Amino acid sequence: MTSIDLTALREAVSLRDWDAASDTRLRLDGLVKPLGSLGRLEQLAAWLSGVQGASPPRPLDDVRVVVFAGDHGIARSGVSAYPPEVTAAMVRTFLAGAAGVNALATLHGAKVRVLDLGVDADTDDLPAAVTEHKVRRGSGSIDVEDALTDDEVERAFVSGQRIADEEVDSGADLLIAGDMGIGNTTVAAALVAVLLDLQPLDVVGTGTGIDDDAWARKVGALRDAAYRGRAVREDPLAVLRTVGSADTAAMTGFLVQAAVRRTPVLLDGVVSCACALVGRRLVDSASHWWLAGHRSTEPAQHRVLDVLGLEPLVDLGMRLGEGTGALTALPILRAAQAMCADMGLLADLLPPDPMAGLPADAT
Ligand SMILES: O=C(O)c1ccc[n+]([C@@H]2O[C@H](COP(=O)([O-])O)[C@@H](O)[C@H]2O)c1
Ligand SMILES: Cc1cc2nc[nH]c2cc1C
Repeated sequence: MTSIDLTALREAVSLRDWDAASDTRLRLDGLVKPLGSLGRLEQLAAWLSGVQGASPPRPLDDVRVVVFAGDHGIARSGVSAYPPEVTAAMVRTFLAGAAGVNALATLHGAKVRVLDLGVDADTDDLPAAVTEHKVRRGSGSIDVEDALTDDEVERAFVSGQRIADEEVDSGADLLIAGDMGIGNTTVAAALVAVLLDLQPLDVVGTGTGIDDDAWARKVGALRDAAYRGRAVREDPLAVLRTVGSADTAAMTGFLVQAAVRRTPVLLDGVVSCACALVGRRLVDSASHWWLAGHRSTEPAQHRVLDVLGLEPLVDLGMRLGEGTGALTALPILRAAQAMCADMGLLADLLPPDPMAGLPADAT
């Protein structure tokens, strides 16, 4: 049982501003360029107008990456190429500004916020701003036990909502949900397998770069987790409890709340896409506010992109997580905005009848 009011949440998510999107499409046709010559950038500009309610779209000056960190009991079963201790070490690396996401965020002028939702290690020495949403130390091993209790699912989900509210209230104009957690590709694949009723082989990926033995263990873990999750597959919050984790429950709340707050999201790899799938099952129209940043190497992410009808902006074989795929795609979205907003109009360049000066046989 949950006290999350899903009916209220569904009513709170509105659709994009179709008028602004349609004004932007008209504007694009009038820019100093051949019709349609910006290709997909034209769709992106119209999408941005729709989510911003502004035509032309406004610049994305304040981009925020929130990294949701957590550990997963299943990682103790040898389903990753790296030990679970890396999760806590990476949290400290984010805080030191030395991770991949920090490099890209600095390059693109984005801010990074790191949150420990369920890191296994004692992180009491970290700033309270990092640990204040911690739900528990490590989530349950989803092949044999529930990841969370109902109460923990609710606390994590509500924390994610609160985090999105804080980012939007302090001026964010685009959100990215990054992830960090050894074993989290098993959890993400399990969420996708349960919700889409897929087999382990349809969703299993190589994560951090596992060998054949770890791959076999991961398939087995996914089979057991999916078996456990199947019984509750009609209830997305129960799916989070059974085969999710504190960080994925929080990320799901974050993505849904971004939609409530009419704030666009650039999705990242398999974890943010798995959470998007859970979020969409909770609140169908929330996905109007999400765009796919990149195509990761994880099959489970590909299944979600297909189901959500999302075409990623870049496909570079990236599998780092942290929000790095979305940040790599960000300049493309910014290019769409800048060209749409800053180009001149064809009407100002050419006489009213552009064919007027040409010889008759040229027409
Ligand atoms: O974003 C992705 O699609 C992605 C694909 C493979 C690995 N990762 C990252 O690698 C970690 C999980 O990999 P694994 O093998 O431990 O499940 C976690 O920290 C993720 O951020 C991320
Ligand atoms: C070093 C390292 C960095 C990561 N960042 C996201 N997942 C990761 C996994 C590892 C192992």
